[in-house]
Amino acid sequence: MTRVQVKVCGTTSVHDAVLAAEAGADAIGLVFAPVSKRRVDAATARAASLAVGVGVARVGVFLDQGLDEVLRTAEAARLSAVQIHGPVSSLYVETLARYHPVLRAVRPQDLAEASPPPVGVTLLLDAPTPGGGVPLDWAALQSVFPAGAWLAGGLGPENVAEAIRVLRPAAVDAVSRLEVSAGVKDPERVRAFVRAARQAGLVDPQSYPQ
Ligand SMILES: O=C(O)c1ccccc1NCC(=O)[C@H](O)[C@H](O)COP(=O)(O)O
Repeated sequence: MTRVQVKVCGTTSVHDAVLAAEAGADAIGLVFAPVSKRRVDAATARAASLAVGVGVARVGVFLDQGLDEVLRTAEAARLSAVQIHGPVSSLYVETLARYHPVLRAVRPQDLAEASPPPVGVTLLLDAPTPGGGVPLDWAALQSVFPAGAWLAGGLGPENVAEAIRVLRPAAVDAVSRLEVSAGVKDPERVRAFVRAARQAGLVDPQSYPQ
C-alpha cells in the first residue's frame, strides 16, 4: 500500500512553494492560465521550482493555450508535469505526453469520453470551474471514479479525508480552501490539508498513474 499524493495548487511565490514543500506536499501547481487570478509568470515559477527541487513535482496548469506556449513554459519554469484544462483534442494531449507527464483535467460529464487515458496521461477529476472551491458529488462518482485518477474540486482540511474515503484517489489537489486571498496561501490550512490527506489512509499502488 502507498500513500495518497498531495498537490498544493496556485503557487505564486517562492515563499508559498517552500511552505508547501515543508508541509510535505508531493507537488505544487503553478497556474499559467491567463484567466486565473492565481496566474504566475515563468520567471517566478522557475524560482519556485528551483526552490523546492526535484523531490517535489512542479505541475504547470494551462487552459486554452497552444502547444508551443505549454512546451516553452514547461522548459522555462522547470516544470516536471503539465496539467491541461479545457476542450483540447486527443492529438494535443498525446503530443504533450511525448514530452512531459500530463494531468488531463476533466469534468464529471467528460469522464466517460476521457477514459481510459493514453500512455503518459493521468486523469484529474475537477469541478466545472477550476479553482472555484466547489466540491464534486463524491457519492455520485463512486462507481465510475477511475483507478489511478486524481481528485480536485473544493477540497480542504475539513473534507479531504472524507473524499479519500469515498473515492480512493491516487492524489488530491486543492487551492481555494488553502488561501487567505487569491494566490496567497494560508500556512495553517496548507499544513492541515497535507496532514489530513496523509492521515486519511493508503491506496493500492497498482491504482497509481505510471
Ligand atoms: O486555480 C485556478 O485559478 C485555475 C484557473 C484556471 C485553470 C485551472 C486552475 N486551477 C487548477 C487546479 O489544479 C485547482 O487546484 C483545482 O481546480 C481545484 O481548485 P479548488 O476547487 O479551488 O480547490
